[in-house]
Amino acid sequence: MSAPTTVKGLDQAPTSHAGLLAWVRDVAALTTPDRVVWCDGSDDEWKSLTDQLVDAGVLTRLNAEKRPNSFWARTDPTDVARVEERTFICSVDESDAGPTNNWMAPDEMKRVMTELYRGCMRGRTLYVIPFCMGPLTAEQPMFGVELTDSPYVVASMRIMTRMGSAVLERMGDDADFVPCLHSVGAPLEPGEADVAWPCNETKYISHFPETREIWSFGSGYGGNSLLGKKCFSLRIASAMGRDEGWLAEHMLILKLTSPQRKVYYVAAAFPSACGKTNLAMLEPTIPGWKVETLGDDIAWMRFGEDGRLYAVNPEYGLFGVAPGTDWRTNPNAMRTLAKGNSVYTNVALTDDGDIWWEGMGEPPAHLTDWKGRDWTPDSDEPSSHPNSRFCTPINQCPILAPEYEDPKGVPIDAILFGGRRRTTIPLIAEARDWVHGVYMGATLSSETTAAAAGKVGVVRRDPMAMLPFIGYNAGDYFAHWISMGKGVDGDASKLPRVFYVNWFRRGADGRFLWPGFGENSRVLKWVVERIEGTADAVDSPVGKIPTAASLDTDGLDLTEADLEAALRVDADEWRAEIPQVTEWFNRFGDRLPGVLWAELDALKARLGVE
Ligand SMILES: Nc1nc2c(ncn2[C@@H]2O[C@H](COP(=O)(O)OP(=O)(O)OP(=O)(O)O)[C@@H](O)[C@H]2O)c(=O)[nH]1
Ligand SMILES: O=C([O-])CC(=O)C(=O)O
Ligand SMILES: [Mn+2]
Repeated sequence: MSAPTTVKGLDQAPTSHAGLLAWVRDVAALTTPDRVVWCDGSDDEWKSLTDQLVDAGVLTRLNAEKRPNSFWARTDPTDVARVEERTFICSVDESDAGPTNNWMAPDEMKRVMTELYRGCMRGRTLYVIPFCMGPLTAEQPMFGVELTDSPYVVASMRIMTRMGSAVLERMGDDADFVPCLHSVGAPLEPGEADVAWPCNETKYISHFPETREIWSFGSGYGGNSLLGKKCFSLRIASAMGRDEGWLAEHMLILKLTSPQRKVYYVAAAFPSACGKTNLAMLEPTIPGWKVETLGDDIAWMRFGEDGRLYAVNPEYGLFGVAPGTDWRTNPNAMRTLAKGNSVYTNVALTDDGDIWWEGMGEPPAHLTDWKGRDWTPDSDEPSSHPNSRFCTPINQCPILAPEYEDPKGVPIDAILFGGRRRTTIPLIAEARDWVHGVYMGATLSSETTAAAAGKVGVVRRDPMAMLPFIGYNAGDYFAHWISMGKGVDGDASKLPRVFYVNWFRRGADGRFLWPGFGENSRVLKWVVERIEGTADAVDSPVGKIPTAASLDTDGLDLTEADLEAALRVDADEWRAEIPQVTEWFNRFGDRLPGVLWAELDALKARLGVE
C-alpha cells in the first residue's frame, strides 16, 4: 500500500524510525484522513488542541479560578463505559484466549476491522501519539504509539501517559513499540457538520497478544480508547508478563509509613469502581501513620535481584470514578483536582462553570447534567453518569511518593485482593501461604459496577480483579501466578503476604458495616502487624481473621455487633459459595492448576462439605 501524497503532514514526521513511518503511512492510506499530526506533547500543542475542542463544542472550559486549565466533556449517552462484550483476545489458537475472553481468529478479525477502518478517518485528522508506559529512564522503556482520529483521546493520553517528542527521541530508529490503532469510526463527508461526540454503534476492542497489537474501533470512552491503559498495560502486558516472568495487574500501589517510621509497600487489586483510587490516596485516621500514593489502577511487578517483587505504576495520570469523590471520602483526590489541568467526562456542570457529581456535598439548586439538560435536586435521574470520570495528572497528587519516578519500582510487602460483596466476605482474611493467596485471588468475587456496560450489582467471579483484562487463558494466568510463588532461585521467603478484604459488607438493614475510606488505615495497620508478627489472628476455614482486640478501633464510632458482623465467617454463606467456585474452576478444564483444586478440597473439608 502507498499513501496518496495528498495527506497533509504525512512527510513531516519528526522521526526516522522506519517501522513507525511505514505503519503510519499504511494506516493513512487505509483510513484516508485529511491530515496527519505528529504529537509533540508540548504546552503549545495542548493549548491549541483544547482551544480547538472548545471552539468545536466538544469541551467546555471550566471557571479558570476554580478549575484552571480544566474542561468538561459529555459523551454520546451510549458510549459511557468499557464494552466487555465487544472486547476480543485474538490469539491464533482459541484455547489461548480461554473461556473468559471473547475470541476471533486474528486473520478474521483483521479482515473485519480493515473493512471498518477503510476510509473511516475521512474529514478528520490522524494524530500520532508516541507514548511510554512507565518511566522513560527505564532500562527497557515500554513504548507504544497510538494512532487516533479523536482529539479527546490525544488530550487524555497527554494526561495519562508520558508522550510526545521525548518519547520519540528515546525510541530512536528501531525501538520496539506496541502499535495501537484507534478510530471513533465516524467519517465526515465534505461539508458535513461534526457532532460533539462521534462514535459508531459497531464497536471492537481487539487485542492480538502474539503480535502485541491493539485495534480499537467505534468508541471514544476512556477504557476503550486510551489504549495505553487497559489494552496495553493490562491485556497485552499480561501476555508479555507470562512470556517473560512478570505480572501486569489491576492494582493500586501505596507506601505506608508506621509511627516507628518503618516503610511498607502495599499493592491491592479491586475490580473497577471498587475502591482502588480511594485506598491509594487514603488519609489515615489513626495517629502516626502515613500513606503516600504510587499508583491507583495498574501495577507491573517483577522480581528484583534480591528476590523481592518490585512494582511500577506505568501510568502518568489518574482516570478516577467521579461520583462519591469528596472532601470527606477522598480529600487528596480533591486537592489533586483543585490544581486544574484536568478533563471531566459525564459529570454535571454548575452555573458558575465548576463541576459537581453525586456525593460531592449538597447539590446546587441548578446544574447542567451529563446529558446537557437542566437538572435540579428534584430531578429523577442523577446529574452525573455513575461511571463519570476525572482525568488528572498524577504528579498533582499532594501525597505522591517520590519513588513514583524510580524505574526499579518499590518492593511489595503485601498484596490485597478485594471485591464488593454485601455478604459472606469478611473485612479481612490473611492467606496461609502463597498458593492459598492465589486461590483467594482466583476465586475473588464482586458485584458488577457501572464501569462496564451491562447490569450492575450481579455477583461474578473476577479473578485478581482482572476478569476483563487478562490477555490470555485465565487458567494459564493462574498457573503463572502459582509459578511466581517459587520466587527467585526457589526462595519464596521474600514474597509479599496475601490478604483478602471487603469494605462493602452490609447489615440486614442495608448499611455498610464498616465505615471504609480513611478508616481502612486500621486494616492496613493490622496487615503490617501481621507482617511484623505482633497482631493476633484466629484461624477460620477461609483464612486468618483478626481477633476483635487485634484490630485498632480506638476512637472509632462502631458498635461491637457491627465489628463482629464485619469480621464474621459464616460457614453457611461459605458453603453456598462452593458450587459456584466448583463451576468456575470447571470452566478451565485441564488448564486449571491442580493445586487450586487441592485448595478447594481443603476448604470443603474445613467447612464440612461432602
Ligand atoms: N463504602 C465504601 N465505598 C468506597 C470505599 N472506597 C471507595 N468507595 C466508593 O467506591 C467507588 C469507586 O471507588 P474508586 O476508588 O474510584 O474505585 P477504583 O477501584 O479506583 O475504580 P476504577 O477506576 O474503575 O478501577 C466510589 O464511589 C467510592 O466512593 C470504602 O472504603 N467504602
Ligand atoms: O478502564 C476504564 O475505563 C476505567 C477503569 O479504570 C476501569 O474500568 O477499571
Ligand atoms: Mn481500573
